[in-house]
Formats: sequence, structure tokens, C-alpha cells
Amino acid sequence: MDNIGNQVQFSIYQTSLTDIPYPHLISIEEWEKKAQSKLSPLAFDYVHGGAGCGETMQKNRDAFTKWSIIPRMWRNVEQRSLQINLFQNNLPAPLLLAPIGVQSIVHDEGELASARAAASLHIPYIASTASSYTLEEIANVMGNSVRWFQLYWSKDEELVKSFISRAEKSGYSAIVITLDTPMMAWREKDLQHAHLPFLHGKGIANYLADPIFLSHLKKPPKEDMPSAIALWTRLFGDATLTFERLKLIRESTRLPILLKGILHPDDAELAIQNGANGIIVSNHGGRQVDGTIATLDALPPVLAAVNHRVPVLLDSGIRRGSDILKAIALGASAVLLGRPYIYGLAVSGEEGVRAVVRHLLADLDLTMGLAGYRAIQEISNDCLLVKN
Ligand SMILES: Cc1cc2nc3c(=O)[nH]c(=O)nc-3n(C[C@H](O)[C@H](O)[C@H](O)COP(=O)(O)O)c2cc1C
Ligand SMILES: O=C(O)C(=O)c1ccccc1
Repeated sequence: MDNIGNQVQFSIYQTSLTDIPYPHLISIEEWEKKAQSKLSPLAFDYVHGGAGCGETMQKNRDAFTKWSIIPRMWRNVEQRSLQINLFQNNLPAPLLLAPIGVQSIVHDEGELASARAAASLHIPYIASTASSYTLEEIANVMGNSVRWFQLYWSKDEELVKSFISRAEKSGYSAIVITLDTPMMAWREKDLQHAHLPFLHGKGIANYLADPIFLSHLKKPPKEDMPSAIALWTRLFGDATLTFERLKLIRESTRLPILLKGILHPDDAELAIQNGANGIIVSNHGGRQVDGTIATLDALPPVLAAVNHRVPVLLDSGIRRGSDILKAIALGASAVLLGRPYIYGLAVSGEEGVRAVVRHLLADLDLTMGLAGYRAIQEISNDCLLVKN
């Protein structure tokens, strides 16, 4: 059996059954368990936790099981491709790594390890404003690989402009503005830990390296960290934002702008009217408003409102290849992966992130082929999905 197994070419991402990275950690649930065993409760809860009682997190998962795939047979699926084109970039798969802040809480190399893993697979990496390495350091480890910058729109507009100009100079090719976090939600676990993520690991180094941020401080952060943290807390989010304010950024960059955190079709319309080039349907992995609509349920009405004018991406709850297939079949252009790659990072740094992504893409490749599709562009909802 082994000999036969050795010769089986079962995916473009894995050459043979003996070449599976981390064969003892195949499912995301196993990675999660292993990560939990390595991390302090505080670090694990930061990554794993959701808002309120975790209803949204559960709904995100349940929504995928409401749709069923009806596979097609005998459609010559030997040669397959997961490639897509997004904002003039050919990407190897409809997958990006979601922006995740303060990754050095789970691993010393934090964002550098994740960005290296992404670059090695040519998967785009979205760097968070709240990164524990600077935008420049992250860019430096990625060569020419595609990277986007996720902006938390600060109360200080000069700081906002500074982030965008730093991102442009460091070769980030799109700006993702996150709308759903003008303030941090009621997160019960974090509150129990009295947890401030930016105090751990390398903290919020990306803010601490910004000239505008530093210009507000009397002493360098090293000499007076409490003042730096207090400033961050004051400037982090701006709850006065309205869609018209998007003009500020629309006029200050030529990069494509995607708005992340859209769930309502009317907000999708406002996004486009105000100059957005893309939409990310997201509920922040269930970390902001508990009890929100699952992202897969929000996707069809948002797509109807968008009517093909801009690409629509989705995140929150992606754990299996079939989840990606379903999102694509409903009309998403691509998906973002969140917590799973952070579990890989916690277990094994760069290698762990790479293994998680390879497993997921191998699963997607097999699921797509077995459902009767050779390419992402062929997948549609014509014969693929029924809602139970
Ligand atoms: C620990 C953690 C930190 C996050 N930090 C950010 C962030 O800095 N910026 C942002 O836009 N989203 C952030 N998110 C949300 C992710 O980008 C993404 O929307 C979410 O994780 C997707 O859900 P999933 O984890 O179920 O895949 C964070 C999520 C987690 C789990
Ligand atoms: O925890 C989060 O979801 C998040 O978005 C964030 C924001 C700022 C710092 C660290 C994480």
C-alpha cells in the first residue's frame, strides 16, 4: 500500500502521500489543540476568542453546512488550476492571509514568519496596522511577493496618511480598510484576563515606529511605555467615521482600496459609491458584534447589490477546502484565512504557517476536482449548491 501511496500524485501542493508536511497535524482542529498546548491561556484566548458568547463564531461555521455541493462526474479533471487574477495579479489560489494584529504574542518571529510563509507559496499577505513588526520589516522579508496593507483608521488623520505613505513606499499594492473595529468589542475572555494585547510580545511596534505617532510623545516609548500605550488607546479608532470620509484616502492614494467588514448590502452600495475598489464580507471572525449574520449568509445579498462592479472577498470561519469552494460558488472572488494560520505559527513558526496553508490548498484542489471542476473560474452555483 505504501509503495502505491508513494506514487500517488494527489495535489499540486503536495507531491506524494509521504510528502505531507506535519502528517500528525492534518485538521485545523488538531492544529488548534496543539497551539493551545503550547500557548499561555492569555495568548490562546486572544487568538481563539470571540465577542460575547461566541454565537457569531458558531454561526459562521454553521452557515457552510447549510449549503451542499452536488458533484459532477466524468468531466476530465486530471489537470487542475487554482489560479485567479485579482487586481491585475495572477495568484496561485483564491486565498489570502487575513490581517492579524500583534502576532508576536504567539511566536517571537510573529508577522515575519507568517509573511515569509505566504511569500514562499506566493500567497498574498495582508499586514495589520497593529503588527508587532513594522510594515517595512514585513515588506523586507517578502521580496516581490504580493502584500496588502490593512488600515485601522486612527483618530489622527496625519497618522492615517503616514501609514498609507509608508505602505506605498514599502511595495504594498492594496489598502484594506477595516470598518468593523472603531473600538474593541465586549470580549469576555480578554476581559477576564484584563488583557491588553499590545503589552505582550513585541506589542504594537508598527505604531511605535511611525514618525507621526512618535511626534505626539514627549519621550521615546522605550523610556516611557505607559504614555505610548495611553496614546495608542486614545488614537486607535475613530467612531465618528462615515462613508464620505473615505474621500481623504481615495484622494491620497492610487492603490486599490478594499473595505473589510461589510455585511449589509446597503453598505456595499455606499462603499462603491464612495470609491471602494473591493469589498471584504467579514464579521471579524465573530470578534466584534456577537449575534451577527454569518458571512456566507451575508454574501449573496452583498453580491446582488455589488452586481459585478468590484470583487467581493469573504472571511470568517474558513477551515476546509469545501468552505472555499462554497464561497466561490456563491460568487466570492477569494477568501481570507484567519485563526488557522496563527495556530500554525504558534506550533511551528514559518513552517507551521506554510503547512496549514498547504493542507488547506491541497484539500481545496482535491475537493474542486472531485466536484467536477478543473479551474476556479468554472465554479458556479448552476449545479453546485442547494440550501438545505
Ligand atoms: C487574533 C486576531 C487578531 C486580529 N487582528 C486583526 C487586525 O489587526 N486587523 C483586522 O482587520 N482584522 C483582524 N482580525 C480579523 C481577521 O482579519 C479575520 O477577519 C478573521 O480572523 C477571520 O475569521 P477566522 O479567524 O474565523 O478565519 C483578527 C483576528 C484574530 C483572530
Ligand atoms: O483582536 C483583534 O481582532 C484586532 O483586530 C486587534 C486590534 C488591535 C490590536 C490587536 C488586535
